[in-house]
Order: sequence, then C-alpha cells, then structure tokens
Amino acid sequence: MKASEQAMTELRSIRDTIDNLDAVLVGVLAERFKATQRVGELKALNDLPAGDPEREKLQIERLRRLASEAQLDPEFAEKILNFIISEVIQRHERIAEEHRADEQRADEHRAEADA
Ligand SMILES: C=C(O[C@@H]1C=C(C(=O)O)C=C[C@H]1O)C(=O)O
Repeated sequence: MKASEQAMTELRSIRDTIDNLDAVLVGVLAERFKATQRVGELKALNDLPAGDPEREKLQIERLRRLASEAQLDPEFAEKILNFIISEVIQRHERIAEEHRADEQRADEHRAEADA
C-alpha cells in the first residue's frame, strides 16, 4: 500500500471513531438535559432559585480534577461546563416563568368562578 493510501485508511478509521464519540456526546448531553429539566421543574414547584453557585463551584473543581487526570485541558473543561450550565440556568428561568404564568391563570380562573 502507498504511504498516502495508508494515511487515508487511518484517517477514515479515526474519523469513524470521532463519529462514534460525537454520537456518545450527543446521547450523554441529551441525558444530562433530561435530568436538569426535572431539576428545573422541582425548583419551579418549590420556589427555588434557577442557579446554585455553590454547587457549580464544586462541580467545576471536580471537573477540572477529572480533566487533568484524563490529560484534558482543565480550562477547556471548565469553559464547556460553564457553557452548559448557563444554558441550563436559562432553561430553569423559563420553566419558572411558565410555572408562574400557569399559577396566575389558575388564580384568575378561581377569582372568576368566585365572582
Ligand atoms: C441542575 C442544577 O441547576 C443549575 C445547573 C447546574 C448544572 O447544569 O449542573 C448546576 C447548578 C445550578 O446552577 C442544580 O441545581 O443541580
């Protein structure tokens, strides 16, 4: 096999691995967002704040440690986690707003029924 053919074979094989890993990433992210969706509902139902900076601090410390152990740049790992968490917090704020709007509609209904 020519050197370039060998390189192309290896390139295709590595790209297959990358495609499989991307599929795993999407699956893991989807599971994570399902879990955080439920957290958002629990927070909305119990009037808890969308964000929890204390918890985030511990998560970032832990993720940076895990990243270092896995030879992944901890700065990069922190950036990714912060990006995901800020999306989660926005979603929690939206869930809380929707919950408040539902409550308000229910109050208005009750007031109309009592009138
Ligand atoms: C999911 C939560 O809500 C927010 C999002 C977090 C996350 O995506 O990991 C962590 C803390 C909170 O700011 C939580 O409080 O556990």
